Amino acid sequence: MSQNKKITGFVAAPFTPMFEDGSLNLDAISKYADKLKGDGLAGVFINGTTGEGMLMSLTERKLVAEKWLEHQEDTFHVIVHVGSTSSVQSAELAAHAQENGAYAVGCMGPCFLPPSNTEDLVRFCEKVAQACDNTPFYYYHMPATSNVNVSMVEFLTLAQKRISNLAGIKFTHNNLMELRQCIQFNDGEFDILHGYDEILLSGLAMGAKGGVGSTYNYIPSVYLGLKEAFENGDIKKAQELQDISIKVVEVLIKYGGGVIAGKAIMNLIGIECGPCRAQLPFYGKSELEAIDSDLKKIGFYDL
Ligand SMILES: CC(=O)N[C@H](C=O)[C@@H](O)[C@H](O)[C@H](O)CO
Ligand SMILES: CC(=O)C(=O)O
Repeated sequence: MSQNKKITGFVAAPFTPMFEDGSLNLDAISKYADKLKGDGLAGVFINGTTGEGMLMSLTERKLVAEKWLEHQEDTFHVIVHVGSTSSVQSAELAAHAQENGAYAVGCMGPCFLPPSNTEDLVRFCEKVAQACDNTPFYYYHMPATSNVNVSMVEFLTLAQKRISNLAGIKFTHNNLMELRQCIQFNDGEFDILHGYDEILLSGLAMGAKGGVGSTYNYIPSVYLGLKEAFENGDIKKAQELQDISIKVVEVLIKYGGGVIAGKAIMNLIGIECGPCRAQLPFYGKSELEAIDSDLKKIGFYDL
Protein backbone atom coordinates (compact mmCIF):
# COMPACT_ATOMS: atom_id res chain seq x y z
CA MET A 1 0.00 0.00 0.00
CA SER A 2 1.38 3.38 -0.93
CA GLN A 3 0.19 6.68 0.40
CA ASN A 4 -1.12 9.14 -2.15
CA LYS A 5 0.05 12.74 -2.25
CA LYS A 6 -2.33 14.82 -0.18
CA ILE A 7 -3.63 18.34 -0.55
CA THR A 8 -3.56 20.40 2.60
CA GLY A 9 -5.47 23.65 2.72
CA PHE A 10 -8.20 24.91 0.51
CA VAL A 11 -8.97 24.57 -3.14
CA ALA A 12 -11.53 26.96 -4.66
CA ALA A 13 -14.06 25.73 -7.20
CA PRO A 14 -14.00 28.72 -9.56
CA PHE A 15 -16.94 30.17 -11.43
CA THR A 16 -16.47 30.26 -15.18
CA PRO A 17 -16.39 33.87 -16.42
CA MET A 18 -18.89 34.52 -19.19
CA PHE A 19 -19.99 37.52 -21.24
CA GLU A 20 -23.56 38.84 -21.27
CA ASP A 21 -24.25 36.85 -24.46
CA GLY A 22 -23.27 33.65 -22.67
CA SER A 23 -19.92 33.11 -24.38
CA LEU A 24 -16.73 32.44 -22.38
CA ASN A 25 -14.69 35.34 -21.04
CA LEU A 26 -11.36 33.53 -20.95
CA ASP A 27 -9.30 36.68 -20.45
CA ALA A 28 -10.93 37.27 -17.06
CA ILE A 29 -9.27 34.09 -15.73
CA SER A 30 -5.79 35.62 -15.29
CA LYS A 31 -6.93 38.24 -12.76
CA TYR A 32 -9.09 35.62 -11.05
CA ALA A 33 -6.14 33.22 -10.70
CA ASP A 34 -3.93 35.99 -9.27
CA LYS A 35 -6.61 36.83 -6.70
CA LEU A 36 -6.91 33.20 -5.52
CA LYS A 37 -3.12 32.82 -5.32
CA GLY A 38 -2.94 36.02 -3.27
CA ASP A 39 -5.60 34.61 -0.96
CA GLY A 40 -3.30 31.72 -0.02
CA LEU A 41 -5.40 28.99 -1.59
CA ALA A 42 -3.87 25.64 -2.55
CA GLY A 43 -5.39 25.59 -6.02
CA VAL A 44 -8.56 25.32 -8.04
CA PHE A 45 -11.05 22.61 -8.95
CA ILE A 46 -12.27 23.86 -12.33
CA ASN A 47 -15.29 23.03 -14.51
CA GLY A 48 -17.10 21.47 -11.56
CA THR A 49 -20.54 22.28 -10.21
CA THR A 50 -19.63 25.88 -9.47
CA GLY A 51 -17.81 26.20 -12.79
CA GLU A 52 -20.92 25.05 -14.69
CA GLY A 53 -18.75 22.41 -16.35
CA MET A 54 -21.66 20.25 -17.41
CA LEU A 55 -23.40 23.24 -19.00
CA MET A 56 -20.52 23.80 -21.41
CA SER A 57 -19.46 22.15 -24.65
CA LEU A 58 -16.40 19.91 -24.61
CA THR A 59 -14.47 22.51 -26.62
CA GLU A 60 -15.34 25.21 -24.08
CA ARG A 61 -14.32 22.96 -21.19
CA LYS A 62 -10.95 22.38 -22.84
CA LEU A 63 -10.42 26.11 -23.43
CA VAL A 64 -11.21 26.91 -19.79
CA ALA A 65 -8.87 24.14 -18.63
CA GLU A 66 -6.03 25.37 -20.85
CA LYS A 67 -6.41 28.89 -19.50
CA TRP A 68 -6.35 27.87 -15.84
CA LEU A 69 -3.43 25.50 -16.49
CA GLU A 70 -1.36 28.46 -17.72
CA HIS A 71 -1.55 29.64 -14.09
CA GLN A 72 -0.65 26.36 -12.42
CA GLU A 73 2.33 26.41 -10.05
CA ASP A 74 3.92 23.91 -7.66
CA THR A 75 1.96 25.54 -4.85
CA PHE A 76 -1.20 26.20 -6.87
CA HIS A 77 -2.70 23.00 -8.22
CA VAL A 78 -5.23 22.83 -11.02
CA ILE A 79 -7.65 19.92 -10.72
CA VAL A 80 -9.77 19.54 -13.85
CA HIS A 81 -13.28 18.21 -13.37
CA VAL A 82 -14.29 16.03 -16.32
CA GLY A 83 -17.62 14.59 -15.16
CA SER A 84 -20.40 14.27 -17.74
CA THR A 85 -23.16 11.85 -18.63
CA SER A 86 -20.89 9.96 -21.04
CA SER A 87 -17.74 8.04 -20.14
CA VAL A 88 -16.54 8.71 -23.70
CA GLN A 89 -16.77 12.49 -23.28
CA SER A 90 -15.27 12.37 -19.80
CA ALA A 91 -12.38 10.22 -21.05
CA GLU A 92 -11.70 12.76 -23.82
CA LEU A 93 -11.57 15.57 -21.26
CA ALA A 94 -9.39 13.49 -18.92
CA ALA A 95 -6.87 12.81 -21.70
CA HIS A 96 -6.85 16.53 -22.55
CA ALA A 97 -6.26 17.46 -18.89
CA GLN A 98 -3.33 15.06 -18.68
CA GLU A 99 -1.80 16.31 -21.96
CA ASN A 100 -1.92 19.82 -20.58
CA GLY A 101 -0.25 18.91 -17.30
CA ALA A 102 -3.14 19.05 -14.82
CA TYR A 103 -2.17 18.22 -11.23
CA ALA A 104 -5.21 15.93 -11.01
CA VAL A 105 -8.49 15.01 -12.65
CA GLY A 106 -11.81 14.96 -10.78
CA CYS A 107 -14.93 13.18 -11.97
CA MET A 108 -18.51 13.03 -10.71
CA GLY A 109 -20.66 10.00 -11.43
CA PRO A 110 -23.06 10.40 -14.38
CA CYS A 111 -26.27 12.18 -13.34
CA PHE A 112 -28.33 10.84 -16.27
CA LEU A 113 -29.21 7.16 -15.83
CA PRO A 114 -26.99 7.18 -12.73
CA PRO A 115 -25.35 3.93 -11.69
CA SER A 116 -27.17 2.30 -8.79
CA ASN A 117 -24.38 0.08 -7.54
CA THR A 118 -20.66 0.24 -6.89
CA GLU A 119 -19.63 -2.01 -9.75
CA ASP A 120 -21.39 0.16 -12.35
CA LEU A 121 -19.91 3.34 -10.90
CA VAL A 122 -16.40 1.86 -10.85
CA ARG A 123 -16.80 0.78 -14.48
CA PHE A 124 -17.67 4.37 -15.44
CA CYS A 125 -14.73 5.80 -13.49
CA GLU A 126 -12.33 3.15 -14.80
CA LYS A 127 -12.96 4.25 -18.39
CA VAL A 128 -12.29 7.87 -17.49
CA ALA A 129 -9.27 7.25 -15.24
CA GLN A 130 -7.59 5.04 -17.87
CA ALA A 131 -7.55 8.03 -20.22
CA CYS A 132 -5.34 9.95 -17.76
CA ASP A 133 -3.43 7.06 -16.23
CA ASN A 134 -0.38 9.12 -15.20
CA THR A 135 -2.49 11.72 -13.41
CA PRO A 136 -4.10 11.40 -9.95
CA PHE A 137 -7.83 10.71 -10.21
CA TYR A 138 -10.34 11.97 -7.61
CA TYR A 139 -13.90 10.70 -7.53
CA TYR A 140 -16.30 13.58 -6.87
CA HIS A 141 -18.98 12.38 -4.45
CA MET A 142 -21.96 14.73 -4.30
CA PRO A 143 -25.10 12.58 -4.24
CA ALA A 144 -27.42 15.59 -3.76
CA THR A 145 -26.45 16.84 -7.22
CA SER A 146 -25.33 13.74 -9.10
CA ASN A 147 -27.98 11.34 -7.78
CA VAL A 148 -25.22 8.77 -7.60
CA ASN A 149 -25.80 7.23 -4.17
CA VAL A 150 -23.15 4.62 -3.66
CA SER A 151 -21.23 3.81 -0.46
CA MET A 152 -17.82 5.46 -0.68
CA VAL A 153 -16.27 2.73 1.45
CA GLU A 154 -17.46 0.13 -1.05
CA PHE A 155 -16.25 2.38 -3.85
CA LEU A 156 -12.71 2.58 -2.41
CA THR A 157 -12.70 -1.17 -1.77
CA LEU A 158 -13.44 -1.98 -5.40
CA ALA A 159 -11.78 0.97 -7.11
CA GLN A 160 -8.41 0.53 -5.37
CA LYS A 161 -7.97 -2.73 -7.28
CA ARG A 162 -9.13 -1.40 -10.62
CA ILE A 163 -8.04 2.25 -10.85
CA SER A 164 -4.28 2.45 -10.45
CA ASN A 165 -4.26 6.27 -10.40
CA LEU A 166 -7.05 6.61 -7.80
CA ALA A 167 -5.91 9.41 -5.48
CA GLY A 168 -8.98 9.98 -3.37
CA ILE A 169 -12.44 11.46 -3.11
CA LYS A 170 -13.83 14.96 -3.07
CA PHE A 171 -16.42 14.23 -0.42
CA THR A 172 -19.40 16.58 -0.61
CA HIS A 173 -21.88 14.94 1.71
CA ASN A 174 -22.88 15.27 5.34
CA ASN A 175 -22.42 11.59 6.24
CA LEU A 176 -19.51 12.23 8.58
CA MET A 177 -19.22 8.61 9.65
CA GLU A 178 -18.55 7.68 6.05
CA LEU A 179 -16.13 10.61 5.67
CA ARG A 180 -14.15 9.27 8.63
CA GLN A 181 -14.22 5.71 7.29
CA CYS A 182 -12.80 6.94 3.98
CA ILE A 183 -10.07 8.94 5.72
CA GLN A 184 -9.10 5.86 7.76
CA PHE A 185 -9.36 3.45 4.82
CA ASN A 186 -6.12 1.41 4.44
CA ASP A 187 -4.41 3.49 7.14
CA GLY A 188 -5.11 6.74 5.36
CA GLU A 189 -4.03 5.71 1.88
CA PHE A 190 -6.37 8.09 0.06
CA ASP A 191 -6.73 11.86 -0.01
CA ILE A 192 -10.26 12.66 1.15
CA LEU A 193 -11.15 16.30 0.53
CA HIS A 194 -13.92 17.91 2.52
CA GLY A 195 -16.92 19.28 0.55
CA TYR A 196 -19.59 21.37 2.26
CA ASP A 197 -17.93 24.61 3.43
CA GLU A 198 -20.63 25.36 6.02
CA ILE A 199 -19.64 22.23 7.99
CA LEU A 200 -15.88 22.41 7.46
CA LEU A 201 -15.21 22.31 11.20
CA SER A 202 -16.80 18.88 11.50
CA GLY A 203 -14.75 17.65 8.54
CA LEU A 204 -11.55 18.85 10.23
CA ALA A 205 -12.62 17.13 13.45
CA MET A 206 -13.00 13.91 11.46
CA GLY A 207 -9.46 14.29 10.16
CA ALA A 208 -9.81 16.06 6.81
CA LYS A 209 -6.74 18.14 5.97
CA GLY A 210 -8.01 19.87 2.85
CA GLY A 211 -11.24 21.01 1.27
CA VAL A 212 -12.69 22.00 -2.07
CA GLY A 213 -15.51 24.51 -2.17
CA SER A 214 -17.22 27.44 -3.77
CA THR A 215 -17.15 29.90 -0.88
CA TYR A 216 -13.32 29.76 -0.73
CA ASN A 217 -13.61 32.01 -3.78
CA TYR A 218 -14.77 34.95 -1.70
CA ILE A 219 -14.25 34.35 2.04
CA PRO A 220 -10.93 32.44 2.12
CA SER A 221 -9.67 34.19 5.25
CA VAL A 222 -12.63 32.85 7.26
CA TYR A 223 -11.61 29.26 6.50
CA LEU A 224 -7.87 29.80 6.87
CA GLY A 225 -8.60 31.30 10.28
CA LEU A 226 -10.98 28.48 11.15
CA LYS A 227 -8.37 25.82 10.34
CA GLU A 228 -5.71 27.66 12.31
CA ALA A 229 -8.01 28.02 15.32
CA PHE A 230 -8.91 24.32 15.10
CA GLU A 231 -5.26 23.31 14.95
CA ASN A 232 -4.50 25.52 17.96
CA GLY A 233 -7.31 23.87 19.89
CA ASP A 234 -9.37 27.08 19.98
CA ILE A 235 -12.71 25.46 19.18
CA LYS A 236 -14.75 28.48 20.28
CA LYS A 237 -13.00 30.70 17.73
CA ALA A 238 -13.32 28.00 15.07
CA GLN A 239 -17.07 27.82 15.76
CA GLU A 240 -17.39 31.60 15.53
CA LEU A 241 -15.72 31.54 12.12
CA GLN A 242 -17.94 28.67 11.04
CA ASP A 243 -20.93 30.80 12.07
CA ILE A 244 -19.74 33.54 9.71
CA SER A 245 -19.52 31.03 6.88
CA ILE A 246 -23.04 29.81 7.73
CA LYS A 247 -24.37 33.37 7.54
CA VAL A 248 -22.90 33.74 4.06
CA VAL A 249 -24.33 30.38 2.99
CA GLU A 250 -27.74 31.56 4.27
CA VAL A 251 -27.52 34.40 1.77
CA LEU A 252 -26.59 31.90 -0.97
CA ILE A 253 -29.62 29.77 -0.14
CA LYS A 254 -31.90 32.82 -0.18
CA TYR A 255 -30.72 33.84 -3.67
CA GLY A 256 -30.67 30.55 -5.56
CA GLY A 257 -27.67 28.62 -4.22
CA GLY A 258 -23.90 28.55 -4.46
CA VAL A 259 -23.60 28.67 -8.23
CA ILE A 260 -26.14 31.40 -9.05
CA ALA A 261 -25.75 33.62 -5.98
CA GLY A 262 -22.02 32.89 -5.78
CA LYS A 263 -21.45 34.13 -9.30
CA ALA A 264 -23.31 37.32 -8.43
CA ILE A 265 -21.09 37.74 -5.36
CA MET A 266 -17.94 37.47 -7.48
CA ASN A 267 -19.21 40.32 -9.64
CA LEU A 268 -19.95 42.33 -6.49
CA ILE A 269 -16.39 41.91 -5.22
CA GLY A 270 -14.94 43.00 -8.56
CA ILE A 271 -13.96 39.68 -10.11
CA GLU A 272 -15.71 39.80 -13.45
CA CYS A 273 -17.65 36.55 -13.89
CA GLY A 274 -20.77 37.67 -15.77
CA PRO A 275 -24.04 35.75 -15.84
CA CYS A 276 -24.67 32.02 -15.60
CA ARG A 277 -25.51 29.77 -18.51
CA ALA A 278 -28.88 30.13 -20.18
CA GLN A 279 -31.07 27.86 -18.07
CA LEU A 280 -30.03 29.57 -14.83
CA PRO A 281 -31.54 32.91 -13.78
CA PHE A 282 -29.98 36.11 -15.00
CA TYR A 283 -29.36 38.51 -12.14
CA GLY A 284 -29.84 42.15 -13.04
CA LYS A 285 -29.25 45.34 -11.06
CA SER A 286 -32.10 44.93 -8.56
CA GLU A 287 -31.15 41.38 -7.51
CA LEU A 288 -27.49 42.40 -7.20
CA GLU A 289 -28.52 45.31 -4.99
CA ALA A 290 -30.58 42.98 -2.78
CA ILE A 291 -27.70 40.52 -2.38
CA ASP A 292 -25.30 43.39 -1.72
CA SER A 293 -27.58 44.76 0.98
CA ASP A 294 -27.91 41.37 2.71
CA LEU A 295 -24.14 40.89 2.57
CA LYS A 296 -23.58 44.33 4.11
CA LYS A 297 -25.90 43.39 6.99
CA ILE A 298 -23.66 40.46 7.93
CA GLY A 299 -20.41 42.44 7.58
CA PHE A 300 -19.32 40.44 4.51
CA TYR A 301 -17.19 43.21 3.04
CA ASP A 302 -15.08 43.43 6.19
CA LEU A 303 -14.15 39.75 6.20
C1 LIG B 1 -22.80 22.46 -4.87
C2 LIG B 1 -21.50 22.99 -4.47
O1 LIG B 1 -21.05 23.91 -5.09
N1 LIG B 1 -20.90 22.42 -3.43
C3 LIG B 1 -19.69 22.87 -2.91
C4 LIG B 1 -18.66 21.85 -2.70
O2 LIG B 1 -18.61 20.77 -3.05
C5 LIG B 1 -19.75 23.71 -1.64
O3 LIG B 1 -18.65 24.56 -1.67
C6 LIG B 1 -20.99 24.54 -1.52
O4 LIG B 1 -21.10 25.39 -2.63
C7 LIG B 1 -20.96 25.37 -0.27
O5 LIG B 1 -20.73 24.53 0.79
C8 LIG B 1 -22.22 26.16 -0.10
O6 LIG B 1 -23.30 25.32 0.16
C1 LIG C 1 -17.49 23.09 -5.00
C2 LIG C 1 -17.07 22.17 -5.97
O1 LIG C 1 -16.21 21.44 -5.76
C3 LIG C 1 -17.65 22.27 -7.27
O2 LIG C 1 -18.22 23.30 -7.55
O3 LIG C 1 -17.58 21.34 -8.05
